[in-house]
Amino acid sequence: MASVSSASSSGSDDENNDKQAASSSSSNPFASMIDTDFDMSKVPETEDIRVEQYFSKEELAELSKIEMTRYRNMKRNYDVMRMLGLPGKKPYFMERNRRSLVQPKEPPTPPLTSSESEEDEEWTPELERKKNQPPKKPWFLLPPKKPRILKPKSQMTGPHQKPKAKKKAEATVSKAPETRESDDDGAKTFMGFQAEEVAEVQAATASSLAELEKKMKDLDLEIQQEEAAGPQDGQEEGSESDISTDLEEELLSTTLQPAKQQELNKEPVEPLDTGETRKSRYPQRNIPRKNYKEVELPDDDHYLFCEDCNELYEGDCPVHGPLTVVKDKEVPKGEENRAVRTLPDYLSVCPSKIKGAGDGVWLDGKAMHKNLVFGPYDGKISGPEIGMTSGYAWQISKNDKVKYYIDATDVTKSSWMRYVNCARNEEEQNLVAFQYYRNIYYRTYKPVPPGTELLVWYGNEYAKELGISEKAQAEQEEPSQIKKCKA
Ligand SMILES: C[S@@+](CC[C@H](N)C(=O)[O-])C[C@H]1O[C@@H](n2cnc3c(N)ncnc32)[C@H](O)[C@@H]1O
Repeated sequence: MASVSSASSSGSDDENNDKQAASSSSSNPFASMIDTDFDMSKVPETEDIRVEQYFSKEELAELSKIEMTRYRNMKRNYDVMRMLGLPGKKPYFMERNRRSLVQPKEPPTPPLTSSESEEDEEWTPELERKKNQPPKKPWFLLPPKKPRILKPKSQMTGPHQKPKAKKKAEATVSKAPETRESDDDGAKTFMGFQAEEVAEVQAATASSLAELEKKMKDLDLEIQQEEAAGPQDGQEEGSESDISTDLEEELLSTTLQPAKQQELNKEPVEPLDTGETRKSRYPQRNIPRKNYKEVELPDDDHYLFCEDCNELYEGDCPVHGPLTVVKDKEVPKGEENRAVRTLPDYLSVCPSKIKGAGDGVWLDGKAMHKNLVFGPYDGKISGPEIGMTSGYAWQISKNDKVKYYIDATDVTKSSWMRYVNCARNEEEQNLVAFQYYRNIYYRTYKPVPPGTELLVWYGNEYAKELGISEKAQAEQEEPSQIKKCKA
């Protein structure tokens, strides 16, 4: 306990850690801890962790107690990772070159390139002042709140819900120069959105993983070209492609990547100095480059939650690696029974175990491990009239505002995910829904034994409509029967 708190209270603990990691294990005071007998009692309690040194007076004045605790937790996690010899990513707020939490009054100054020796030094406002340098203002992004297992931010919208935003939506529609539903070809104006916004949505709504993969390949090519051109500031050397296809996976899978959002951010940008160590295995290439003059939080659906770290990351988890996406079967849109035909191997659509729920999706023959991702949820982009009443629509939000709905009513245009029912309690829930780059995905958050129905949480409102409360018991199981499956 003492050794960690003394290390963390010093202004240069990471410098020490870096050097210790690099030197031989005999000179590493943490060497004895790098084993399975690691003694958690040596880790200080959150409230004993000091983080004040990373913030300026102005920033400290703005921080709430909850935020402070969160920063302490982040530092604690990071310290433990370092103690275990694991390559944890330094939290943003500890970065020397991070952007100030308090918006600058003066026009921001581009960061100075760090010298080698500076690179290892830990940033504190005091150190900055000592060095008499102008304040550096690269970006600093506060991750959003962690999602809770049972309550994804995204909501499935129920068949009986009245569109609350009806008036507003209608007003928007009437103001729109052209109002028609988006379809597969070209960007059109839609429900009052700008053509670029629709284009963005279409870019992000890859209708199949093949499309997503193509985008990923393009992105990879772009990165290879960038790498061939040599590392730029803010990029890491030796970037490894995180587009991996694990041939040993029986289920064809690929890593979850956002659609090519970077394309939308193509204006010339100043290079970023992230203050990252250059040998990190996981380049943050999912992070759209930002202009220094922007003081803008990224859309909050650019984060992925790592169950094991209990932390959100912009892109893949730096410790546990990328999530694995299970591919839908490829079926052209418009074909009969497309939804059922897109079922991946080992899944089938059969009557639900929930009385009165209709069909559901079942896992046959094979167990699934956690952290498998399904999606994106396929369907038609709709406005609130359809979205809030269909019973098959997920809402897509941007900065806490509902932007549109993905409606999977039409079985010729949607995928198997439309058949997944709502869990009645946490115990039977095995999928979490999450929004990532304007798409809805489902992720297994615990191992799923064969012969289990896949069940996700639709969100509080819809669950209430279905008569489900979080505490409800799974008392209404269908009596065992011969299943009549669709596929
Ligand atoms: C997205 S669909 C799920 C697939 C649907 N069961 C089917 O056969 O097409 C949502 C609808 O399924 C039914 N449903 C889903 N979960 C349910 C639950 N826990 N209890 C009762 N009905 C449920 C409701 O009718 C709901 O409107």
